[in-house]
Amino acid sequence: SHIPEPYDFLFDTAVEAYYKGDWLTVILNMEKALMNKATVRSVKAQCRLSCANQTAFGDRLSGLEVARPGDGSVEDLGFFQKVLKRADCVNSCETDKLGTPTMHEVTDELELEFTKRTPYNYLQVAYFKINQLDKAVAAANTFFLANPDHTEMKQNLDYYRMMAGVQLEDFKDLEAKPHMAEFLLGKSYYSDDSFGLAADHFEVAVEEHFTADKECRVLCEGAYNYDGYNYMEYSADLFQTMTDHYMQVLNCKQHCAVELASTAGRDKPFEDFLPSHFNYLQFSYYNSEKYERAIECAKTFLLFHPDDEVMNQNLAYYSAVLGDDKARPIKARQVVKLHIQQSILEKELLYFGYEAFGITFVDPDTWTPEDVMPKKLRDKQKADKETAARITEEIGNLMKEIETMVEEKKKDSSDMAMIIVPTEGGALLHDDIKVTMTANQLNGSQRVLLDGVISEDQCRELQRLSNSAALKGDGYRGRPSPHSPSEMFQGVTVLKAVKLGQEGTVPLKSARLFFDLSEKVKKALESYFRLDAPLYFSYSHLVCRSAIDEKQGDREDLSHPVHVDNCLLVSELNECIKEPPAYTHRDYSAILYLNNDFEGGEFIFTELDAKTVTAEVRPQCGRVVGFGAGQENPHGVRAVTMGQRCAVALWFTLDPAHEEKERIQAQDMLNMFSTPVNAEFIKNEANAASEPQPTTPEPPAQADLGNADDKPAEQKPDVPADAQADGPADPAEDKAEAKPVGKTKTGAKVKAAPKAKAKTADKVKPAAKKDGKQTVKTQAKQAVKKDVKPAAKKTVKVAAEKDSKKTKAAATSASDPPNGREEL
Ligand SMILES: O=C(O)CCC(=O)C(=O)O
Ligand SMILES: [Fe+3]
Repeated sequence: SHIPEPYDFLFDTAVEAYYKGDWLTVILNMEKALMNKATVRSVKAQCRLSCANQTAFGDRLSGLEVARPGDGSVEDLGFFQKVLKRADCVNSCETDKLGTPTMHEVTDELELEFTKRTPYNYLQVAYFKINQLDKAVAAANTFFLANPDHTEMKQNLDYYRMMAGVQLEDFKDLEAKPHMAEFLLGKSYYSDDSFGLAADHFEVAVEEHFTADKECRVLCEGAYNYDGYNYMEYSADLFQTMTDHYMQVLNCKQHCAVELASTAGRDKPFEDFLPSHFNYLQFSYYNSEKYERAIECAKTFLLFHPDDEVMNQNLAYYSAVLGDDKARPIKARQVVKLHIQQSILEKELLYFGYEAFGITFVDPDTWTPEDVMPKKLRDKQKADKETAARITEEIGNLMKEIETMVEEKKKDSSDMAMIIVPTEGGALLHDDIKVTMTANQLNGSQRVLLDGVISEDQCRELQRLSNSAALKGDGYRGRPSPHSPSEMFQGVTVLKAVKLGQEGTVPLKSARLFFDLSEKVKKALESYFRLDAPLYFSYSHLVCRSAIDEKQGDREDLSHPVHVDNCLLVSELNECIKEPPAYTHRDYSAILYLNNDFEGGEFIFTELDAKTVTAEVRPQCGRVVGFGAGQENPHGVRAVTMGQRCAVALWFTLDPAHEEKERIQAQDMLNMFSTPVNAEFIKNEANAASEPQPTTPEPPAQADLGNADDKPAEQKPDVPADAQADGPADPAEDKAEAKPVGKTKTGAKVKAAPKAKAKTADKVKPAAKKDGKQTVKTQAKQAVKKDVKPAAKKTVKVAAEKDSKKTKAAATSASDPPNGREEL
């Protein structure tokens, strides 16, 4: 048969030709090098797999009729016979197909070049030179995916993009692995709500995953890696040698989970990769009304995470829809069961090796049952973690002390500077923010009008956020304005937005935007008003007011009566009383406007008489009116007579004790979604009020942590009628980070705020029924009648664990600036 040429030789030939400008030779040899490398790899895998079948352990020693029980040496012989046969089988198989065993050995350096996809860099130039544009683009793209910091290639790609005759489909990844390609395709269909297609691709992905896994694992059975040892000095007895090598092999096999979850262009592997397939699948099947399959996949997912609450809920729901007697016999997938069993056995051996010989093993999986790790090791890890947390805390405290010292120093020097430095007109942190009017121009003090604080897109996104949140019907919709009966009023706080984001009702991304932009406004105020001490958020509210068309006839009132934000204005007396119920701790206010397509709605500053207007501001997107919250700044809003006026109202305090608790909670939640911590979310007990009803299934909750669009969830006929009210939650929308139920990007366990669903009457348990078994841990179910408003959703809070894990640094992302050039 045909024996492939060694690929290191081909690579060298190609590189040589490159410098001679012999493009065809470059292409010929480089393409062959890539092909042969792949061939070597797959032949090796095939040989080992077929030899494993031919000489499987576990059979009786051939040639011996009975292996006498208790006779160790005969059984040992049986084992070693298999080992020898396997070695022989693999050897002759490989020699047959690849030639001498050393022929395809290459240096580590060359191996690295292939890992870095360097051949495609050469190919790209060669294809370009001979005018094979589509291939040049594919090669360039393939290379760039593995080298996202490569400036030249980025420029090349930009250039290709502008060229006539280059198509979007040309930007291929020629090294894409089938299982990953299918998974990514599945994800993108899933994000588009094309659940049928998504399921198809996820199924192929699963199949390909197991093929790739088999191959990856068997390729681990390579040479022993002396790695750092001087192998001349390495002397170990038979069993130690075998152990050392075998542990290395097992470690490598375990690492396949990471290998398979990684792809060029992502700096981190997908977390919980294999289980997530079944998570996506169950929801895709549910949406395609294939309940048997949904049940199968939910059960398969539960093999990995038997206690996953959301999945158990989903399973219960699907089972109820299908009928329990039909649902019960449906089994989880056998391949997965075997895979888990095998993997756990491997882990146990590895942990044994860890304990006995100190051979390190870091479990790559998140689903491993706790007791697989030996207790001693578990305790040690816990102790280590606690030590790390303590050190982090101590460092934190030290830093704080130093900060205070520095602050005090600064204060000392600025106290003197105070006399000459004006209290306003400080620099703004962002170049794009402009001071449109100073306090003087606004005829007052402690006032400023800024423009360009946020972009048009951001304005629109926030306005959409407000409207989606309002649509949710949590008591905002249709509620008349507290200030004017001629307007409708809807408001959402940061925490509310984040919770709705977590649920998938609004895009989480928008909630984050709300959070981040208010931070930006705060910074702008701090620097413009030259504050020495930081501002703290006291309250943040995204507010839209809409004119009620039929109630505009000769209205005289304001949309928001003239008031002062931190005292009670008694305009008759020209006085402002700084006492509760006024929010006396508020020190600064800022209103960030989002739009101007409405009539009326001007913001006005007045004298203490609430009548004499001293300045007027017309809202528009990106504009901020910032002002001291005290009696120097009475203000109000003129009637909105047409359209909807949206703004983010922010109040700040200098007193950290009055910092908005909700905001801290929102911050924690947002952190949880984006940092690599494994912290658990636990239920807010106060909110988990309803009683558990284990027999009443919840509709599938699909918390997406990516962003969700505003589109309403589809109505599915099989879902109990009332459940349709807020539907199964939107599927993953964020194209890049589509995620199935209840998982963060990082695999941190997040409890999706379950949808509070109303149930059809026959499935409803009476609200008052108590079974005495309730615990806060148990799923709180809605006991609801038709037309009853859903009860408060459970909220989640962060478990204590997270600090110790904050130390994990985020990896650099693909969008980091390029670092250095690589020349051909
Ligand atoms: O929306 C505005 O322009 C001002 C609102 C305001 O002053 C307030 O809510 O306290
Ligand atoms: Fe106000």
